[in-house]
Amino acid sequence: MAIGNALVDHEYVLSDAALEETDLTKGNMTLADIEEQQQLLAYFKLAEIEPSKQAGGGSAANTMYAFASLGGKPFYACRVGDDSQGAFYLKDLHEAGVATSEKSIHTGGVTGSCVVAVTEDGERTMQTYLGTSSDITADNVNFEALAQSDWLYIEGYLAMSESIQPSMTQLRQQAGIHGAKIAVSFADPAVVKFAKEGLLNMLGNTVAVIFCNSEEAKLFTDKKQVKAAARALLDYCQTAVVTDGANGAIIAHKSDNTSEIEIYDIATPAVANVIDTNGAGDNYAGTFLYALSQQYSLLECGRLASEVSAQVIQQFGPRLASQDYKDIAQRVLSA
Ligand SMILES: OC[C@H]1O[C@H](O)[C@H](O)[C@@H]1O
Repeated sequence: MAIGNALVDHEYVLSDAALEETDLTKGNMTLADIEEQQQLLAYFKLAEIEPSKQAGGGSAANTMYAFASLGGKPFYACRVGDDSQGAFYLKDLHEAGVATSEKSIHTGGVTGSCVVAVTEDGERTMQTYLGTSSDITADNVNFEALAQSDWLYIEGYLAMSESIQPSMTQLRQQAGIHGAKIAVSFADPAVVKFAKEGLLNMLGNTVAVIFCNSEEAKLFTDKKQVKAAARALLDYCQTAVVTDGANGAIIAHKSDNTSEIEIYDIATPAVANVIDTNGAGDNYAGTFLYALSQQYSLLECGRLASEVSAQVIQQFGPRLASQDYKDIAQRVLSA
């Protein structure tokens, strides 16, 4: 089971110069109210920057989509409105095999939307209007589904959510009672910069896995080197998975019995043309967790996750077609 913000992504391709005309920080997510989002869209219209894609997004939902597409049986706890965007959002998830519940639909609510600005280097910069997701609480969580889950995956963006923070302990406790391991993503550098307290609240004493990128790992741990940051994350988890773009990924793991630390380097496959990095980390996490649930080694989990992410960044949008995940898994795991 995962919990996160439900957002429909609206992608736009633009130049760095055009992005600089906005108040967004390149490579970061900025929260906005509806007026701010409308202002941004009005600016795009004036500058003749056309929308290139509408897609179901939301970090943890992208993760569950990858997990389901590979053959897993995920459940997504979120909060959408009973509007057309909410219906579009849930349909997308259901078609891919991600279950949700009625508890996620808020009558009269407006489904959240994320404007994803993709620059020519493929970097994604996001402006998020949370809509009804800004009021997500434990009431939107199906605890029976959690009781049947092996994992609870918590999206880092929820560190910024005032409404869900009081329920973090309950979520962690329920996961513990039912033997579900916890994985936390850091989601975006802005989360670590502005909501570190919220992240610490998610992590509690310790979790099984942390997923983040190198910038987030360094910001969180105050370390300058990625490897040192990955090691330092082991104070908060048993396995830290740190992606570092073209430089590869680092997995730091503390063994159960001896507390001995293992470090694995995973190479990133060569990518000729990076088109859109939106969702790369989410897909990495979903693929990694699926492979882990199938008892693959950490090295194999990392290799498969890197291959899937490499594919994600060579197309627009935060998700591949479902069949693509299976094809990649068959190629990588049988090699
Ligand atoms: O991680 C990428 C996702 O973050 C935001 O939540 C967007 O919806 C996007 O799909």
